[in-house]
Amino acid sequence: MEMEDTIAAISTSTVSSGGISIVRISGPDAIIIGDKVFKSKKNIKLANVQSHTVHFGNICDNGNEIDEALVIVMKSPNTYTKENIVEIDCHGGILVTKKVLEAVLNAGARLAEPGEFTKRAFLNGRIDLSQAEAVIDIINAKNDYALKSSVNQLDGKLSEKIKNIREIILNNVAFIEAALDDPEHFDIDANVNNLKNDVENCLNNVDNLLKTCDNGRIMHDGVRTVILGKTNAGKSSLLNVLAREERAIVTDIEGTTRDTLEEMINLSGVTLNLIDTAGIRKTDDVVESIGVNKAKKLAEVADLVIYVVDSSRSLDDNDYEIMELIKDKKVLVILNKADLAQVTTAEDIKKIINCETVTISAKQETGIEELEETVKNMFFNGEVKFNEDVYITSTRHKELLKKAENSLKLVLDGIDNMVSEDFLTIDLMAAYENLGLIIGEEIEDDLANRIFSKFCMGK
Ligand SMILES: Nc1nc2c(c(=O)[nH]1)N(C=O)[C@@H](CNc1ccc(C(=O)N[C@@H](CCC(=O)O)C(=O)O)cc1)CN2
Ligand SMILES: Nc1nc2c(ncn2[C@@H]2O[C@H](COP(=O)(O)OP(=O)(O)OP(=O)(O)O)[C@@H](O)[C@H]2O)c(=O)[nH]1
Ligand SMILES: [K+]
Repeated sequence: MEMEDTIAAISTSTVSSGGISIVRISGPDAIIIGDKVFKSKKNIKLANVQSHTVHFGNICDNGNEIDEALVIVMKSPNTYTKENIVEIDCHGGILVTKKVLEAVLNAGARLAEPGEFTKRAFLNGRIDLSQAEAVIDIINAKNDYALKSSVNQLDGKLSEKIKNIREIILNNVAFIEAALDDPEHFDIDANVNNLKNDVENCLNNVDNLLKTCDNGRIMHDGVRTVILGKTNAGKSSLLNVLAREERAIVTDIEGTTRDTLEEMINLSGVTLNLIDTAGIRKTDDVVESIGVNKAKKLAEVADLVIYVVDSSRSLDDNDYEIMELIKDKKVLVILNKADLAQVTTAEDIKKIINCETVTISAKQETGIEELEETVKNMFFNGEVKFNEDVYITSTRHKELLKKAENSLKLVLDGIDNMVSEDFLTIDLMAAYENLGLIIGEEIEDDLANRIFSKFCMGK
């Protein structure tokens, strides 16, 4: 599928200047356009050079010299997009890079949409959709594990698993169809155990992928962690200690934090998305009560609730209300203000809710290491290790896998209830098609557009 337009964009960051920037051109006219803007002392024409070679010269716009640059030529079909590609490595100032892009647009290229280079790589068949999606994940990876899983996905490790399952399904559909057409030579009844085995095997593989979703989300987005506690317990102080900077305002005035505040911290390679919330207390202040309600809602969807208790004071109704709210969550109780005389102890809390506890002083920064160790233990049994080669991190993939899981279960039920083969093929094909959507088979244009629009410019 050859696109007609030749597209161009700045592929490096456009928010700050760096040493070098890249303007990338892709499409049938990339080399012609390259030759219009590129002038070399040796009078090299890009149309005549070998693929994957680098050339030194000047970039000009209508005869006006803009910058000196290195130009890389890559010829179709062995390129990132499978189209002709010319990349201009220019000096990295924002202004000069924009001028180079302008020259390229004046020479006949169209400005690329976000993700359009990668979209072309997909539409032209160099990579499948799950590989294209891995490109965004690589760019957005926040820790080593997320990066590794995304790189494996770009390498095709997820695609391979999906393709294997689909192949088994298709073989079985083909057998059933053949048997329906030619019952003399293909015996469905004799094959039913094979079918059942195959479907169970497929279901197993789909379930194994689905099992990676929880850790996949934690790896990709971080552990959703909400810091709760009543006013003045020291929630903001804790956030600041963990973030190693003064992020939240700390005062001795109760109700200082009225809205939520987010901070990402890295804990042995795992990201915690910490959300500091308004201290929970009964209040007539409208703004504060919105914050309190928000805190309660956030707690409901959190992976981890860190409940900060001022251990120098006794528990009160606000504390009991909080504990009621979080009793079914994964809870870590921080007994803060260990530098003061202790009134509330871990035992007092454990009598009421099931939780881990750590004693710290946010002010004197003691107990922080133990806190980090405890969080790690709560999620990863002490050792952070992500052993799978790929994790499902995309909700799109998760939903499609669930649909496939459902269809495969229907097939197994159908076999047990000896329903007619026609019905089995319907469910088998549904599983086959939903799995196909993961790698982008039969995907519709608007869905593809939506996926690629999440990319940044120039990718
Ligand atoms: N300058 C530059 N750096 C970059 C990229 C790029 O497009 N330009 N990439 C963009 O994301 C990534 C590298 N990805 C690439 C993937 C495929 C091909 C490519 O030319 N593939 C051909 C030839 C392969 C070969 O010679 O072995 C092919 O697949 O046929 C190039 C870059 C990261 N670094
Ligand atoms: N002695 C002592 N004081 C602390 C400690 N941690 C926090 N404080 C003090 O307690 C007060 C409240 O701290 P914050 O961190 O603002 O408490 P908060 O829970 O975020 O308060 P709100 O915003 O009102 O919900 C401040 O005066 C802090 O300096 C601690 O470990 N020891
Ligand atoms: K406060």
